[in-house]
Amino acid sequence: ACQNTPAAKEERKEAKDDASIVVYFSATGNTKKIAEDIAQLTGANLFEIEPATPYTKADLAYDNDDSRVAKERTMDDRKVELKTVDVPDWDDYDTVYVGYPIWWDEAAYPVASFVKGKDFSDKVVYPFCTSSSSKVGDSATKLEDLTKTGVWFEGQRFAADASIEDVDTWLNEIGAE
Ligand SMILES: Cc1cc2nc3c(=O)[nH]c(=O)nc-3n(C[C@H](O)[C@H](O)[C@H](O)COP(=O)(O)O)c2cc1C
Repeated sequence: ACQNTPAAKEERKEAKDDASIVVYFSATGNTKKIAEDIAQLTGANLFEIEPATPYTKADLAYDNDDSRVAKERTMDDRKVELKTVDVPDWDDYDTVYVGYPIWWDEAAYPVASFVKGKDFSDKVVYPFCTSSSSKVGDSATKLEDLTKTGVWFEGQRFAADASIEDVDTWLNEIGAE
């Protein structure tokens, strides 16, 4: 059969799209926006990592040593209780985009808690983050170290107010579209 008919191409695209998911945490909406852009551009599904107790504005005050994030930062085991780590049809996904804000040069703690509990075997993982100014640094490889499964690509950093065009450029680079 001819593999390059428009119909065959469309079929492949659909099969590919069906097998991608964007898993993300976002405390103030910046990472959520990028996650939604990825979903829009690739057709991937979305799964939001939600802490059992959401972070309030006061919880996120990183200049206050008594704030929730500041306290979590000092804990050896920064485990954040999550609503659930059960992603519907997890085993069916081949490609997982993992999105997070940078917190003190690392992935926001709920994402580390999520990744620890998941099996990424047979999956390709594209980490991405948003930050005010920090680079992705070793935030993504630290997540990879927590799971030891899956093929993890280099993490991509976006500015907090990155546009869908920026996201499109990245997706083209990694050949996801
Ligand atoms: C606790 C905390 C720590 C942060 N640490 C950094 C940092 O080290 N470097 C940086 O560039 N931005 C830092 N930021 C800013 C966030 O990374 C940035 O606002 C991000 O886009 C937030 O994403 P969100 O809206 O999805 O939560 C920090 C924000 C918080 C709340």
